[in-house]
Amino acid sequence: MSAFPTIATPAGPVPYDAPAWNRQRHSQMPSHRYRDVYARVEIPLTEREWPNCRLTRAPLWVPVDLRDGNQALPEPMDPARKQRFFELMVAMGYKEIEVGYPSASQTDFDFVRLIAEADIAPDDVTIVVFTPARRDLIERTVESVRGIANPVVIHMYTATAPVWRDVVLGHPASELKELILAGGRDVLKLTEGMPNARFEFSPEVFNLTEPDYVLDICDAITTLWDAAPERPVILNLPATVEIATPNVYADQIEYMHKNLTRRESVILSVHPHNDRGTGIACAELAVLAGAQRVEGCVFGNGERTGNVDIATLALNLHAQGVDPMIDFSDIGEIRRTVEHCNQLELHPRHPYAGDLVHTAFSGTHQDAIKKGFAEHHARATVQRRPEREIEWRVPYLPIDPADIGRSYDAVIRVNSQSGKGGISYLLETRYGIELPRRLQIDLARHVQYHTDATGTELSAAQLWAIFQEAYLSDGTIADVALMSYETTEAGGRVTTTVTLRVDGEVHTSTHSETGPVEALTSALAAHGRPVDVLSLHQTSIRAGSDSDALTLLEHRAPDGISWTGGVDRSVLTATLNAVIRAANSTASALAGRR
Ligand SMILES: CC(=O)SCCNC(=O)CCNC(=O)[C@H](O)C(C)(C)COP(=O)(O)OP(=O)(O)OC[C@H]1O[C@@H](n2cnc3c(N)ncnc32)[C@H](O)[C@@H]1OP(=O)(O)O
Ligand SMILES: CC(C)C(=O)C(=O)O
Ligand SMILES: [Mg+2]
Repeated sequence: MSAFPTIATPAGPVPYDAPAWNRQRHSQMPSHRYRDVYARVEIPLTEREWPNCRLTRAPLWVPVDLRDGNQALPEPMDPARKQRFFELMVAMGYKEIEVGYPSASQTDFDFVRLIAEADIAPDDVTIVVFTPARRDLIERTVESVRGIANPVVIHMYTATAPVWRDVVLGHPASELKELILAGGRDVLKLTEGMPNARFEFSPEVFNLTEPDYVLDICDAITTLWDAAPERPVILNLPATVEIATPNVYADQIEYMHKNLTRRESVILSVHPHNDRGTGIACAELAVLAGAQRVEGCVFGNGERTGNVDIATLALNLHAQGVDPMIDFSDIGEIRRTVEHCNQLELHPRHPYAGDLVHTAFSGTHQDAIKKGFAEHHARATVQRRPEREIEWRVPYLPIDPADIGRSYDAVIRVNSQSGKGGISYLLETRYGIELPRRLQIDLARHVQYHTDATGTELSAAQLWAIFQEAYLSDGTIADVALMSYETTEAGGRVTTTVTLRVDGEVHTSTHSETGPVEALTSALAAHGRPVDVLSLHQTSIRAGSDSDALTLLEHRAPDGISWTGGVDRSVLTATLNAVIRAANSTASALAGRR
């Protein structure tokens, strides 16, 4: 039986991909060209364990922004930008930093010398320098780190994949292995007398290299460098050009993890790029498959579509309850510094750090977020614990924006896709006004009218202006005014005297045994201007340290249920104002009808 669904049609069920149903046609795209060229490798792994694993701790992080990121910039970083980036990474808590390709340029060389000579690298930070397997370049690289007291990693690389062997390097597999080992011997020789030096090897384009060939090279290099548990060698296995689905990379890493001869003396590292847009997935699955160390760039700068983004990786861990071991509590400052150093802007949808990633425009999301915030606040109150410490359960916000130093200001923004939840959230957070549900629905109609007409976003101030126009302004007819009212009590009897001006004439009436609102509605009714009050809500408007009372009144109007409001320092006056406004708006509605 087919695992795929059938679609019920008048002629009976048809397979979902039958031509009658699926109208997709072959495109003219020459996709066949890619079937074999970058020959995907067969991985001799029959049992895989990574799908059953979970991420439970942070890997060792190694930012390579100053080398791999830098080599991809239209304008590589000048010394000042390099230093600023380096200091940022130190402040964030990175303990191993690839600082450059010292044989590539004087700027890179000089930056490593700056680390050697100035006090910018704390003692516990390991300095990584990158070199091809070529003696003259290794010499220059080792020269650059002389005198550095910190732990130093000499990171040597050579591409190993067939296309690179044939097209770029011009060495068959066996010759290339010899070239790599020669480079490895040079590294050993040139670092003699440097007890702080450790070694890293990257078979560039590991992901397109035959597994057993690359395994053999890696074993040969760990033997040559005498990898030992107390002096492990870093084997960094890059997806230099991402070409397959992340599960394939995970299989490749698990294969190496299970078959390296000196596994306990190796720090298994990965270095995904993002050509398919799945660099993050590759890194996460690779860690499940046995990788212990991840190289990448903060926010994912790097060749072509970038290196894997180690900020997103770290915050993904945070979002799963795992300490990322790196401080992202001020992501705005990190982002500004990275943008300045790279001279590249982050996309507004960039995970965690983009301008729009903690913002909801759409109505149902806003409604859910608003309810989530209210529930969060209530739970903190019940538990008597700070809101920042209790479990996060706000829908549509995978992490509390406050964790990374972002405010709630921009969480909800209003446009034509928004609904009552978002509108009332903005008025509540900006002005402290708590709106009753039925008024929220009514106000949303006014706002929708505006956003449909303009197509633009509305700020809280603009929403407040719409609110005032709808509920606090006088209609076309405003011929009823409250001149005065006075409540007296004598012998336990309450009497209210109301003076109204109606149609230019002043009327005073006295009402016993009623409060001021009932007295006013009776007086209005007596003068032909009845107000049928359905409900009254009190709230307040925050303006700096002051606040005004706001009464919202629901009443029966000629054209249905309607709302008016009144504002004053005194709650009572605010309420009476709302009643008078209801009388006038009823008259305006009746006039509009005629
Ligand atoms: C995947 C990666 O990120 S790898 C890092 C890439 N980064 C960079 O290239 C940035 C810095 N690079 C440079 O400044 C220069 O390329 C240098 C200084 C390293 C070398 O410059 P040049 O000597 O002018 O060589 P050029 O860059 O034109 O070509 C590279 C040469 O090195 C060889 N080569 C490439 N990789 C390696 C390697 N890992 N080990 C040994 N030789 C290598 C190539 O086959 C080529 O040799 P050929 O000239 O005999 O054909
Ligand atoms: C680690 C090196 C060789 C690299 O940047 C890559 O392969 O992408
Ligand atoms: Mg790279």
